[in-house]
Amino acid sequence: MTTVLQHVVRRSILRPFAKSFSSGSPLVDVQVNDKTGVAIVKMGRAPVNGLNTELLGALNDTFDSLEKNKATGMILSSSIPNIYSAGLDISEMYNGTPENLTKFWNTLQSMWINLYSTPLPTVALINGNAPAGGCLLAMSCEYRVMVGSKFVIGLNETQLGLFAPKWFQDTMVSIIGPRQTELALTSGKLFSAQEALKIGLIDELVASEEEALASSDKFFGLFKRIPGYARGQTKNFVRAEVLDWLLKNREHDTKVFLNSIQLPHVQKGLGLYLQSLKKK
Ligand SMILES: CC/C=C\C/C=C\C/C=C\C/C=C/C(=O)SCCNC(=O)CCNC(=O)[C@H](O)C(C)(C)COP(=O)(O)OP(=O)(O)OC[C@H]1O[C@@H](n2cnc3c(N)ncnc32)[C@H](O)[C@@H]1OP(=O)(O)O
Repeated sequence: MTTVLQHVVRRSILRPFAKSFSSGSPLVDVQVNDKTGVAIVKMGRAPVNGLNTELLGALNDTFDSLEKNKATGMILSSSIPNIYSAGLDISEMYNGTPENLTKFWNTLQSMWINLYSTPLPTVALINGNAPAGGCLLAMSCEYRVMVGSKFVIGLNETQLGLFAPKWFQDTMVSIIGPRQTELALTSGKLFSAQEALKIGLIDELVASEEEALASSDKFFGLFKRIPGYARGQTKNFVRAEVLDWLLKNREHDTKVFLNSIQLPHVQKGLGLYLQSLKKK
């Protein structure tokens, strides 16, 4: 039997995400809670939320609009069952022209800078697998809640013959420390939900999206009495070192990406990896 309290809690979690807010892209759905001002942003690029230039651009525009429209917080999630994001769209990196590769990488950098530095409180509601770029999105939020124990998360780039760029690595170091990051990245480890919880890569593991929304509410509640400016500046200082590296080294980072990704053996490896995914 449902108690009155359970009913009230359930209603308060489910009902308020009613007001839609146009992201301007069919790939990103945004619902704003008209009572709290918290936005739930859901990626919806079938089949696996591969982060291509279009989706990255749409996410970036969404983050900008939410800030401009004074949202009070953001939950970043997915509308695709069992997939948070499969990471960077490998087809964008395979056989790409230098112009397209540059545009792709610059869009990724801008999206990350915006997400990582937003003054909004951010929660990753990880309702599916989150390898590589998917893990980066989740790690760039302030709080991570995974729904269900069957998913994996991690930076598995070395398994594809790639390396995670310095700012991906630094983002992970800031969460689980250098020792665990080195172990995980050199082996391309994808953590199970339980392992991720144990190591602190996720903050909570819950059984349902309803519970994840309740955890997010609780997280946002921490800042109810904290002035936004003080909160935002504090977040800035804590994140400054990781962020500043990319802000100061964008061109260098793009060159490293372009030079490495176009190496014949790297392209060959990406082609084989894509084929292996398609054969499954
Ligand atoms: C030497 C150094 C070189 C460069 C260094 C410089 C910079 C570093 C550069 C890049 C950093 C890279 C970051 C990344 O994010 S790379 C992406 C890594 N992602 C993965 O390894 C995940 C791969 N996907 C999966 O494991 C599974 O798809 C997943 C568990 C997510 C879902 O499984 P499911 O069974 O539900 O779906 P599938 O049947 O596997 O896939 C459906 C469909 O989607 C295609 N697919 C999957 N993932 C990707 C992807 N990341 N990009 C593009 N396409 C993808 C898959 O091929 C299927 O296609 P189709 O058969 O045509 O439907």
